[in-house]
Amino acid sequence: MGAITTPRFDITPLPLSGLCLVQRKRMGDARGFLERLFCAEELTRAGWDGPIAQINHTYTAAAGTLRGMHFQRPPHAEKKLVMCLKGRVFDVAVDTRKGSPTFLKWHGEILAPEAANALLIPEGFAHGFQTLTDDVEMLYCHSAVYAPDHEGGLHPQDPAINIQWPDELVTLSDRDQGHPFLGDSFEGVAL
Ligand SMILES: Cc1cn([C@H]2C[C@H](O)[C@@H](COP(=O)(O)OP(=O)(O)O[C@H]3O[C@@H](C)C(=O)[C@@H](O)[C@H]3O)O2)c(=O)[nH]c1=O
Repeated sequence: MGAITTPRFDITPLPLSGLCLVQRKRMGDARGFLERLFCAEELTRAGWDGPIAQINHTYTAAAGTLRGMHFQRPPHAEKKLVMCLKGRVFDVAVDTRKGSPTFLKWHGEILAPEAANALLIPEGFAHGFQTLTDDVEMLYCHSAVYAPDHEGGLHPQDPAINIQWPDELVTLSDRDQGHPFLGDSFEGVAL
């Protein structure tokens, strides 16, 4: 897939196939702006081909905090459209698709409201972010409902993935600290 321009978005494919940067085109006037956060019609061209099952909002208090790396296994594998509504984050997706040519490769982007951007993350990717400011708010559109019995996690400091986080990790939840390092037996997520 090459770069795509729609009326409300510029969609840029990233090096991991299926992963896209979605740039919103703001409609500005003297009062401020209007931007479309999600568009079922236009984002089909970026691979979002079904309904939104859930929209989640998170708040993270302190800079340096890390949330991740999370994914859901089939039959609850999900796409996510991830954006930052306040503050700034280093947002990372890891390809965990079994048999993918970019298996266990990661890609990071800075997301921020003033950048008007989002990551569209396909099924079979783990996702996480580190906050670069205090008071961060994130919004996620999910293609599948939350299925805790099908959650998977990768340790954000797994040397087999070697994500280059921009800052020292200040805070990590107990759950995220408990994600195991991948052993050779991890074959990936079969979709
Ligand atoms: C993700 C999720 C959590 N929860 C609950 C479980 C728990 O009690 C509380 C906080 O959950 P977590 O610690 O998993 O929240 P968090 O670490 O913010 O989880 C999120 O992390 C980022 C990186 C993602 O990619 C998201 O998809 C999601 O996994 O909210 C739901 O009720 N619904 C949901 O969809």
